Amino acid sequence: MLVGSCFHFLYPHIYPPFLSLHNPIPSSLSFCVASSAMDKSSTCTLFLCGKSSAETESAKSLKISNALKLPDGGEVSNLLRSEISNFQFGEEAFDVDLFINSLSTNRFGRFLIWSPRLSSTHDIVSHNFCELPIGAVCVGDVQFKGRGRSNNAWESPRGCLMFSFTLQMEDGKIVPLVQYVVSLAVTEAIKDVCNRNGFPSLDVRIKWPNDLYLKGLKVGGILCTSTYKSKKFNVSSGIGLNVGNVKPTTCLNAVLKELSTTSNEFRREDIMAAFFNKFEMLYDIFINQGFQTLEELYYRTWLHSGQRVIVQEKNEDRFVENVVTIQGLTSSGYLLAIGDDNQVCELHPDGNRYLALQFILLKPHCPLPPAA
Ligand SMILES: O=C(O)CCCC[C@@H]1SC[C@@H]2NC(=O)N[C@@H]21
Repeated sequence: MLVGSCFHFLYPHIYPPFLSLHNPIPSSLSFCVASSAMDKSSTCTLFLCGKSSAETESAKSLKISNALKLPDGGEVSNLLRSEISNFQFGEEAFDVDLFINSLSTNRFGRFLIWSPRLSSTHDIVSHNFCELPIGAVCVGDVQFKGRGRSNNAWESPRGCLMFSFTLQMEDGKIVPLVQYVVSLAVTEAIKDVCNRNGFPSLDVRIKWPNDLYLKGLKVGGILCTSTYKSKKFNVSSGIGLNVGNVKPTTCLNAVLKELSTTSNEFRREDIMAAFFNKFEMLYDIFINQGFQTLEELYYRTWLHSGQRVIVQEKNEDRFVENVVTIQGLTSSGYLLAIGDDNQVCELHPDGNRYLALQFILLKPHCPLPPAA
């Protein structure tokens, strides 16, 4: 059972699960790291490439126009992927060709920016959103200013898969739910890579709202931010997944090693390609049929079905504790729970405390969604 505490009263629905780059969804602790003087960037090299000739043309024109900028105004050097050799950056560098060859999407992931070292893929994508084709992805081997939710830093060592991509949505009501589709695509991608390679399956679960857990430890996280422009929501989604570095918690390869007799390892490129292959399919279902169609899969993948939590409700000046059982998600993407007194409530995350939730009463008789 989890004990929550809450310190601020938030009114329901004025604080949607994500809103803008400056107001990402509050959540549990990210991997934290102090920023340092080393953060001052020198030149940031970005390699641009595309899956087909159309995206390669976009890469060429972005290079010629030098349109990509860093948020801190630092210098960017744009190079076409074809301008460097595969071996120049060592074996541990992201293998662009491996990724591109495993990608089977029509829209997502087809325009790629790779950097061996950059501040944050999320900064690159959100700062240059309008210059990039929709579905463009930026992947980095090392980030020196990785961003987590709630203004946390995201520790970004070599071996962690770190990428951000763009998408555009029209219906603001469903924008907060897209982060759950992203989480689901990550867990489905890991399953897919396990199946294809004959690996034992790893039980990576979603900890609402946006964390990925393996064997009780955080192994990944998702950051979605959006801005509104010309009647469209420009959404940047960032994924951090610790594939091959046991620091700071654990990684997929460490757990795979425990479960397997062979020396097989996950490759970041396979997981990222599988992610986009899955995401494109799940996103189309989400847009055409609604999140309800994905709910069953989502509830099978998250950690919370039937979970009982203690939440605090602010009652005038006092906090009153209540035990509630998690049922699923509300239509706006918060947690739907039912109290022992049958009172239905909506739970909001509270900053960095694990399920330190707001307890906001909905109408006592509002119908429940299908049981999780
Ligand atoms: O758990 C969290 O707080 C979310 C972490 C998201 C980290 C990823 S790594 C790739 C992308 N670039 C960033 O700077 N952040 C996201």
